[in-house]
Amino acid sequence: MFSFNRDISLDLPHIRLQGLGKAYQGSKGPVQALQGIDLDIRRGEVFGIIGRSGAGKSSLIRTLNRLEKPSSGQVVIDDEDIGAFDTRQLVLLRRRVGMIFQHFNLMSAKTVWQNVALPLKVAGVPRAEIERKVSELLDLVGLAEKRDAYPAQLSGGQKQRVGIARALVHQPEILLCDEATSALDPESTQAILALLRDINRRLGLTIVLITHEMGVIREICDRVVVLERGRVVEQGEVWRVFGDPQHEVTRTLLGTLRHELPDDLSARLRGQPGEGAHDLLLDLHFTGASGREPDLLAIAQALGTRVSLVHGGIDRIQGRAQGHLLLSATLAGPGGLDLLERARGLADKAEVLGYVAHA
Ligand SMILES: Nc1ncnc2c1ncn2[C@@H]1O[C@H](COP(=O)(O)OP(=O)(O)OP(=O)(O)O)[C@@H](O)[C@H]1O
Repeated sequence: MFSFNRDISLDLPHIRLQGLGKAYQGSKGPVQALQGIDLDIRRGEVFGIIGRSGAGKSSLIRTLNRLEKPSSGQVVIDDEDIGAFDTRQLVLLRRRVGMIFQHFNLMSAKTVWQNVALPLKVAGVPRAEIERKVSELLDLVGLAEKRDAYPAQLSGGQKQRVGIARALVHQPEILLCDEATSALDPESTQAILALLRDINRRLGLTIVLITHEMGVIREICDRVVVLERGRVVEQGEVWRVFGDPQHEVTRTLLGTLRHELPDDLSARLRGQPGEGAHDLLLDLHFTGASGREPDLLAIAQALGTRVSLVHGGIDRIQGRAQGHLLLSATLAGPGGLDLLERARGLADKAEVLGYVAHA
């Protein structure tokens, strides 16, 4: 079976970007696609890159195998600055850094077996060795039975499996994934993500991916970086960034984490409690930081009044409960501040949205 043993220090970051900049010559002058990027990617992690269109995601991932040459700064892999590599070193680098693509980039006139074998043939690997490696890889990606099929006879998910097998032929230590599941249906996406996670764990591969699908990040990434106009605006563990996004761009990418109030309540919402009976609208936010769980019974008991759920959006990311509970708590008279105090102990953040008088 494949295993990657290299004489490397496990303490070093696998990939280190230092002051990385990339400028293109556009039709209207220079375009600064990346500027001042400092980033460490750890060995064996699955690292996600997100950002709006044009933020610099592709430019960043393509500097990691020198498909793009940095204009400034450094890309250091295992303590070597790849910016200075000559052609021979680049050939070796691209064997250490595999890549898969949104549209698979398979050769339509070649079979599955031939597609996977091609990079080995080009590298002059002996025939028997090619046979052994390709068979192992087709087993690994679950395509042994399709070895003689042509790409046109495969589903999107199967084509991506071929892409993955081909990317692994030289036993790389890093796999770059450029929107690898964006052309797939949800079921195939899940299967490919499971395969990538499996490869990451079994082979100890460092995976760097870009995607516009936040579900992909949530599903398989350990850490994520958010780019905006070529700069890093936020980074960290996925549960932390998704649970409590600090930057507006991150919040936009994640969609409105804050749920809209239903129209009828929104129309009756007031900033101050009225004279008579009313409901206090309380937003409990679980960021995942404290490990608190949205325990409804405990919440109702602590608030000591009738509590109904207006909206609930709780997710689990990397084993941590995150999201919001929008609650309506009935109050007999003015007040609510003591309720807020009690609610604060039940969630990571508690906020009064307002008061709704009983009709
Ligand atoms: N070859 C090029 N020549 C000129 N400008 C380029 C080139 N490649 C990228 N750019 C510009 O660099 C900026 C970053 O582009 P990049 O493709 O890295 O962003 P992205 O985040 O991957 O976007 P998308 O999500 O739309 O693919 C954009 O303004 C883009 O127009």
